[in-house]
Amino acid sequence: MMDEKSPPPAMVESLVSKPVQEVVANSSNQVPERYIYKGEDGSIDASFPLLEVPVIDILRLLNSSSDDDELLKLRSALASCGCFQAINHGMESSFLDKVREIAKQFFLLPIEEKHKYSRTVEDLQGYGNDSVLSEHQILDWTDRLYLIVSPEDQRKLKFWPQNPECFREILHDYTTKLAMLNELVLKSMAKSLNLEENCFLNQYGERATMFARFNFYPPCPRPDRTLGLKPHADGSAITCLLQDKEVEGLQILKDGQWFRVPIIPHALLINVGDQAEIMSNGMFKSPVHRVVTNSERERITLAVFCMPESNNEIEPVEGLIDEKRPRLYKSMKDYGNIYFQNYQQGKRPIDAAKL
Ligand SMILES: O=C(O)CCC(=O)C(=O)O
Ligand SMILES: [Fe+2]
Repeated sequence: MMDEKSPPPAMVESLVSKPVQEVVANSSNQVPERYIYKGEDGSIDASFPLLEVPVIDILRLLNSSSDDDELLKLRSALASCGCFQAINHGMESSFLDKVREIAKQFFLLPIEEKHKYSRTVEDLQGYGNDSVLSEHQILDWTDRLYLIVSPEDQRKLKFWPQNPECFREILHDYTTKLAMLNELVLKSMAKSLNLEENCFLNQYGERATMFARFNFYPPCPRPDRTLGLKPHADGSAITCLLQDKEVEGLQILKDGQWFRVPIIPHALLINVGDQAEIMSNGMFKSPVHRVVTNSERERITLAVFCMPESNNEIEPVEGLIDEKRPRLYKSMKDYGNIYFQNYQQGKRPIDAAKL
């Protein structure tokens, strides 16, 4: 029975923890207890093998016929590791560098300046990090800036930095290009399964949602006991990750083992999220991943989460259900919210969608 005095976990969202950059500034090379994984299982290894993430040529997907090798490659990539490195996506390397630069400039701003964009307890959007739900929660060694990008009328511009000056314009340009890439990837995913090309996109609705999350991982004095981001799978349909150009840190769980994800500076790492796993009736895998820290260098990434409008019902497409492959997931609305509630309680959210 729940103690009368303690409200259920989802309601206790109480504190917004301090930015790690501030913890670092005040802690003379010590990592506070709240970030430390303890015991035998707490030891974190950054030296796992590199994953051979398939490289997919987007230009070839654009012109592909249904038996194109590139589609086969896409299908096998998403069914095995759940991700691929997209090249020839139409964005110049110099443009990707500009996107990286606005992220860096923002996190380099003085603390007081960044606090103008701080999220409050009620808000998901803004500058900040983990919500603290219990005193036992182990915190991630990362600071974030989280923004709704689409639908445009849901943008809260008070959280969109005006410094650097070009921040808003570049984020807008970048995400406009990603919306097109997302559409092409979803069509190609359908074609690769011999389905009508709009069968996944039809579940998006008119007002598809896009969130941007800028992640900043400061150097950490205890990389063996601290995680930049705890293991999770994304709640999106598709995530596009712009990795740091030089500093590794992302790891993916495949067949029960962690693998490092290599950096290709001009590529975008695209991964399946839970909603595409649901729509594809489990044909495509939403991979569990985490971020490790290092003691030498900061790491900056930008994840953009693309997903159906929250009022739209999503479900496994008909063509992927038969006697040999029974339906695995329920129909559901507002998966984003279900995701958030489960994630905060340390559960794997997609389990709530299983039949
Ligand atoms: O920073 C990274 O490499 C991964 C970020 C991530 O997984 C996320 O933001 O969901
Ligand atoms: Fe993620």
